[in-house]
Amino acid sequence: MTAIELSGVTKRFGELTAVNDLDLTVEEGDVFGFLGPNGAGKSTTINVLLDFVRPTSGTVRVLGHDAQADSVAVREQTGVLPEGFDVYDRLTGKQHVTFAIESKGAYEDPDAILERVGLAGDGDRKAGGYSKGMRQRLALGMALVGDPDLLILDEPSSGLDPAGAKEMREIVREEAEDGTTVFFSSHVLGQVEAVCDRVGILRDGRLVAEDSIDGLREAVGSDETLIVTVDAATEDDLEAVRAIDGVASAETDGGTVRVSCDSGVKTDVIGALEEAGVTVQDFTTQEASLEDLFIAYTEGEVAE
Ligand SMILES: Nc1ncnc2c1ncn2[C@@H]1O[C@H](COP(=O)(O)OP(=O)(O)OP(=O)(O)O)[C@@H](O)[C@H]1O
Repeated sequence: MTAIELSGVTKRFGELTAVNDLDLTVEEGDVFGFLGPNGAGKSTTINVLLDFVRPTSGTVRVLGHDAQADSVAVREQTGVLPEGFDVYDRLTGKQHVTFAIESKGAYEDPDAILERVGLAGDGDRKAGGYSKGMRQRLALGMALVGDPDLLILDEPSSGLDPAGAKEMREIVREEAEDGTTVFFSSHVLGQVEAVCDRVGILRDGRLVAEDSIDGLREAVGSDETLIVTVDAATEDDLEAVRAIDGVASAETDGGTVRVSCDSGVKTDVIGALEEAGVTVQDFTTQEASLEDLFIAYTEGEVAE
């Protein structure tokens, strides 16, 4: 089954078009990373899925339901970690989870949920005294209540330390293995890369890319960065490198040359540098990170 299906969704706020003719499909059980620069329309899209915002036009289906006509059914089956979640200072962590359990009409042990998100020893403390990361863990725990079929996580790793971020990724993976679809919006690209099966990149309300991370790498064409340590190199020395088919870009700071290229042309790059009189001391390769791809899609040539 398709978990999320947006067809031709547009949302205007007065003159401003926040989401522009968006088509997006997320299959059941997928972990989908939803990326985009500030103001791209990510939160608006999430709000449309949950019927907190009505689209100007287009249709939205979530877990087989019409997101507007059957919004109650959608919310019953969905766990949400909203961006900028605020705790009730005077309630304990356990009271928060108990509240979520009661609101969902679920039968769950709040302590088991607290344990899952690493708050086992802190359930009886007032949430007002929690650190930012602990608040985020609590929010994740509340989203997990009721064994949702869809988890919507808006910036879930915000405030988490590396150990917390890792635990969060593990929980996401466990949920996905259990058949839960995860819709994961984030600016922390490393998180998305580590956990998502597919990603969609939104820019100015439009989807500019939707693929697996490997698929995006292939589409960008420059799947690796070659880092060459040299004795000295100038802009002129790079001309021949840039002329090689399969080289997307080449830059130098004098002592290092960074070349973004297809993996098949690395030896040609080294050869061209040596032919230009540059002494190559060493070289390493780096796979294009999601960050490079994100920039390519939102600012660079691919975006055009
Ligand atoms: N209720 C609203 N009224 C008017 N404009 C809005 C409203 N909600 C969002 N917008 C505008 O719509 C555009 C998209 O905003 P949105 O919050 O969806 O982006 P985002 O991708 O989630 O950004 P961020 O990463 O900064 O959270 C922005 O220009 C924003 O100012």
